[in-house]
Amino acid sequence: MAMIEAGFKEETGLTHECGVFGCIAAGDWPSQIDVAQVICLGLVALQHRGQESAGIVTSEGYNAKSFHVHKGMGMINNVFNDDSMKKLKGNLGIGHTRYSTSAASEEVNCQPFVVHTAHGALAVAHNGELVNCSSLRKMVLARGVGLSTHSDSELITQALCLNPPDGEINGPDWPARIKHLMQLAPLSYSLVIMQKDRIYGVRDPYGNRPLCIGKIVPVKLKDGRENSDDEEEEGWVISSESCGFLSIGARYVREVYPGEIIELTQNGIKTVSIVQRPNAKPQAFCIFEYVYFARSDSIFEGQMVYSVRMQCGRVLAKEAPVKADIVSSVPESGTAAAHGYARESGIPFAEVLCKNRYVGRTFIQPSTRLRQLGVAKKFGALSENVRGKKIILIDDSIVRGNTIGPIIKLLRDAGAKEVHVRVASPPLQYPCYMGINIPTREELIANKLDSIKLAKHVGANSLEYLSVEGLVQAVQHGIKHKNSAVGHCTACLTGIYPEKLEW
Ligand SMILES: O=P(O)(O)OC[C@H]1O[C@H](OP(=O)(O)OP(=O)(O)O)[C@H](O)[C@@H]1O
Ligand SMILES: NC(=O)CC[C@H](N)C(=O)O
Ligand code: SF4
Ligand SMILES: [Mg+2]
Repeated sequence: MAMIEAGFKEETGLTHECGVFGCIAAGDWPSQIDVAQVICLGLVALQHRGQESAGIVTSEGYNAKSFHVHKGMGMINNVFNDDSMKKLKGNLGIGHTRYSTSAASEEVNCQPFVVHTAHGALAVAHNGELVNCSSLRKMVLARGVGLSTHSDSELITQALCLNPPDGEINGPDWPARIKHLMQLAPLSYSLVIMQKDRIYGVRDPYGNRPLCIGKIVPVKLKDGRENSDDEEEEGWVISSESCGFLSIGARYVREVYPGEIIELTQNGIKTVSIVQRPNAKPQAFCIFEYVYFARSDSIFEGQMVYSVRMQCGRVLAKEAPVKADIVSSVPESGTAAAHGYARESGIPFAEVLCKNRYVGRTFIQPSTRLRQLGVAKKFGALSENVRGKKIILIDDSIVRGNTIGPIIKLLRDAGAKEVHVRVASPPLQYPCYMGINIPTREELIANKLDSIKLAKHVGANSLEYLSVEGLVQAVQHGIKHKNSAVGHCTACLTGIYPEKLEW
């Protein structure tokens, strides 16, 4: 994902996502499950979604008045240590890892947000970005609420404190408050909301950002047998992605449906409501979760991200064939598509690049000469695989075009005869307003150069992208229960946004 160096930033790829995570112990409390540890490990598995700040909020579940909170700037391993973990006692909790979109990357905007309401403490973690943030902000401020930041996630938290339109007859009605928020804000959010003894999971009606549920199962049964699927759960987890479930001893259960409000208590999980999209519009799950954002072992819509990336490569091989000796990839995210391309074309796959995973964390300010080498500093060429070869080089996406040129130069310097670039997604041309900070239109290389000019610019023998239809076809290929509601957001590729934008 994006490389950040102190004092020097070579921007690559799409950044700016967030990860949300929640955990609740099942059965009698106090529980044996170390909820804070589970959340911390769950967040580590979501670290690729956000690296600016992190936070965990826990509750014993008996008292609505206060929560245990620890938040800070940096990666999960820097924010949490033994002392902070010891303080995070509880039977339930939520966590967040952040890439900022709507407010600065500063301590005040770290999540989860915690507020004290007439009905006790409330904690909220949010992935996404509100498309109608400014009108909602005006409306909330007009109700006499003060906001302390510019964060749309704080705005969501405060909007949840508003009384629902029909009032509350028997004490707080959190589902009604959440539904009210969903009517006020159509897009885009996956939320985990904690209140006293329960967690609510919410996906916006378009299902733009991901959210799924897992159950914590005993690691070994008492008699030493491995556990089976029907084993009684020890707790529940809710997460942006399923990739961390096995590492915390949890099993994937299912996705939270678009528009669904799901309630997690010590007694189990239940759907409280499903809010419909206006005018029966199709779903708009972010297609770039499949292309680049998500970890490849995560599951969306019943399919593993890795398999979808391979399928993109297969379709790309049909759409843009070329004769060559080997198919290879720009690691990490381009590799699955390269395997798909190789299988479909019958041309063998071979690695040509070795990625240095530590270079992004260096504190060295490069000299001008080294800076000119650009992104190539992140990679080494496997020269014995490269020398004299005609190579098809697959990457998942080209954003600013900072990565591909220096890599081609590296391969040519290592003796490559031809380099044909094939990109497993269409040209990125439009900004995203739904939780991803896509560079301005001017910064997107596809708005400056068509594929022929770009090939020349980066020193490739040829360069071709996957078509929008090809990407949608690859993504929907393995969805088992296709119905008219299935749909994916492709706004950054087509300019067609799921909702009317406010500006
Ligand atoms: O055109 P650019 O702006 O240079 O960005 C495109 C590159 O950025 C991403 O890789 P990155 O190294 O960020 O992450 P990865 O290891 O997941 O592939 C993406 O996979 C492309 O390789
Ligand atoms: N990338 C995200 O999902 C960010 C969530 C929220 N908009 C924030 O800036 O904190
Ligand atoms: S505009 Fe692009 S990045 Fe943003 S939600 Fe839609 S598909 Fe995802
Ligand atoms: Mg990459």
